[in-house]
Amino acid sequence: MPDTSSRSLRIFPSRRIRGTVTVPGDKSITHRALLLATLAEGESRLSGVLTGEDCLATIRACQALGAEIEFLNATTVRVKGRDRKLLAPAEPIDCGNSGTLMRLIAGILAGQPFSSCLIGDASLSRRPMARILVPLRQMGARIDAKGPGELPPLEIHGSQLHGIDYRLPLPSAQVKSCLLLAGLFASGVTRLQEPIPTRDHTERLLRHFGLWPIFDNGQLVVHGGVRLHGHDLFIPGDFSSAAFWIVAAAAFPGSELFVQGVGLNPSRTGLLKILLRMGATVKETIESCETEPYGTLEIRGERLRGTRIRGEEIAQVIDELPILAVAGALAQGETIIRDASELRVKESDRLAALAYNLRAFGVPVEELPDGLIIEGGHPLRAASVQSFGDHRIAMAFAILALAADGVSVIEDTACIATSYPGFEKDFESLTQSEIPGWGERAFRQIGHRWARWAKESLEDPAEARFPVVAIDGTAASGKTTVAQELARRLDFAYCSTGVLYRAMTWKLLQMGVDISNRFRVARAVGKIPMDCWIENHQLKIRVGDEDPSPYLRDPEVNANVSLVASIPAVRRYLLPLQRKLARQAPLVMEGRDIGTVVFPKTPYKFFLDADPLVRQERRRQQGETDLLLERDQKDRERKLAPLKPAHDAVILDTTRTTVNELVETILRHLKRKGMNLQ
Ligand SMILES: Nc1ncnc2c1ncn2[C@@H]1O[C@H](COP(=O)(O)OP(=O)(O)O)[C@@H](O)[C@H]1O
Ligand SMILES: Nc1ccn([C@@H]2O[C@H](COP(=O)(O)OP(=O)(O)O)[C@@H](O)[C@H]2O)c(=O)n1
Repeated sequence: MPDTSSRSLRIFPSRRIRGTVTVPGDKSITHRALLLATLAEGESRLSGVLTGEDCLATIRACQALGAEIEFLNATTVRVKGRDRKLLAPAEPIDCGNSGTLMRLIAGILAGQPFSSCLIGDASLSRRPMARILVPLRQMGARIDAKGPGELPPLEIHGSQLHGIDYRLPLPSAQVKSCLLLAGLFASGVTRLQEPIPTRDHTERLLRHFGLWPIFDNGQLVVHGGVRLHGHDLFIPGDFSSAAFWIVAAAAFPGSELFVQGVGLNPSRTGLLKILLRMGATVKETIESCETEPYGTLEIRGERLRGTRIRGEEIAQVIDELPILAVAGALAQGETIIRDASELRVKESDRLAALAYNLRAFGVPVEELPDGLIIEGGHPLRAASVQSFGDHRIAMAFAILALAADGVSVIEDTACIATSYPGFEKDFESLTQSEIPGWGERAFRQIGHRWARWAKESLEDPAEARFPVVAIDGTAASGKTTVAQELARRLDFAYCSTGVLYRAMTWKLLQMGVDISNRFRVARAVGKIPMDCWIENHQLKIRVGDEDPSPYLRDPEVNANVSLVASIPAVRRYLLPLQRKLARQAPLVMEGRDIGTVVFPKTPYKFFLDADPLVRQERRRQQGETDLLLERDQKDRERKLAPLKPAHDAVILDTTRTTVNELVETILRHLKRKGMNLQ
């Protein structure tokens, strides 16, 4: 859950995505629709417009060329077009961070009877423009790139263009669109051939605004001088923004996500094909095919496996490669991305940024000149990483951070607004696994004290958001019985942490891992997809698709659990899972190290113990095979988080005290320590 107050995001781990999301309008379509509506005659009402920084720059640019643009509501604009007769802009047009704007508008401006200048921010000023300048000059354009090596700013001297036959040397929808727009103002016919098909929004929108047909013999054809006609348009949600949620939901088992009103243009949805190959479950329902297809996606979480992404496929997923790299890190096995050197000249050098940040999270990665080799499935450590000023890097690592073992920080996240205003809000609602109403109900029950506690404790990952009563103690001392009754009386959630260690033990035994070898266990643990959450006041656990509950008290689990619990990799893995529960509900949590390690700052700590013979007899009566005194000894002697009372715990001997008496005693202590009990 991110802290939205600053230009960095603090991400708490949470390995489940649940809910329904509608992402902001498509960036590519918004840019193009604004530009074409400006060129058209008459009015166009564009709804679903993205109002991120990049598209606001396009609105300002269109206004500078004389279009009248009025916001009718937050995401609908009315554009009064110029019917091709643009005004000369009084000042340089600032394209901000947007490569799309600079490259597309350069195509329009090249054929005008006036001069103009295009400038951009530091990142845009480093992005290559030769790819548009070469063919535009062939068409007769006179453009000076003022930066070194044909970089922006671009000084465009108006001239009369003529059509050309041009085969694009590299797949680029921006170059294609630039030349199509230039072709509108050129004499004769402009014919383009792409090496590989790229996103076809410009072609679809040209048709929408009345230019038909533009495909001829495998070539894209525009005739100079044609008029465009204003037309209303609904802009669907941006698939590239939805991609962050799609990958997160696909990669975290137990997730369930619906993405509504999202653009499903097949030239954009290559990511889905790749995710299916990685083992994802995705259902696509197209609801409209007019101009731009859109509809709903339903995604269910699975354990993904690595894949290879290369060749022609790269052009289809160029914007999604950052989040695909994250998918690779979350998947089992190797993911190889090749033929993607284009990523080095995006908003950042995305290959370098990805490699750097993946390593910070503990993902083994090799950076190649044209790609990455990512070894997925390793446990992730919390990290503090940079966005490199790149919105897609920032959002991709916000998703990866959900799987880390503690709170991570993504620095410099203001750039997210370029494509996804409202990202933090959606992040908050999709990643919190609270049961609706729980928090509110708990606040009502226990008063504003806890609301304050919850807020303050956000600053410290080791601290609970909701209050935690810690019950530690020896085996069969009565922890479960007492904690369950106490939780019932307080209306808190009951939570046994022993079951997490038991579930891990069961899975390791099932996988045939030699648990006496802690290195093998450490390696295996990283591959075990375990998650837990609170549902109906109870702790729920899932290991991949399996519910381990029926096996947790098997004799082999009893016999091995203390050994497994002594292995540091296991404790490291389970610690954040236990801590995150306190962000879901007030807890009575029982175990061995709750007061000492898991929630050392809670003031409510109790340690139960009883005569060993009595405890043995209690277990025998339960009909279980359990060498509990041996377990106690192992638990006491281990180096990490040994069984011992916290220095500030209340120690209770349960040998001759009834459960009811124990609960009453605990309630008295809680009251004395300031808990607000009715
Ligand atoms: N104070 C108590 N007096 C007598 N029996 C108890 C008491 N507390 C628990 N028991 C019984 O002892 C057994 C083990 O208790 P349990 O709560 O499962 O212990 P733990 O969780 O510490 O292993 C259960 O059968 C329970 O009913
Ligand atoms: N917080 C915890 C909880 C359990 N454990 C381990 O998990 C084992 C089983 O815990 P449990 O709570 O289910 O055991 P019982 O007391 O119910 O027999 C313990 O013996 C410990 O080895 C731990 O190390 N730390």
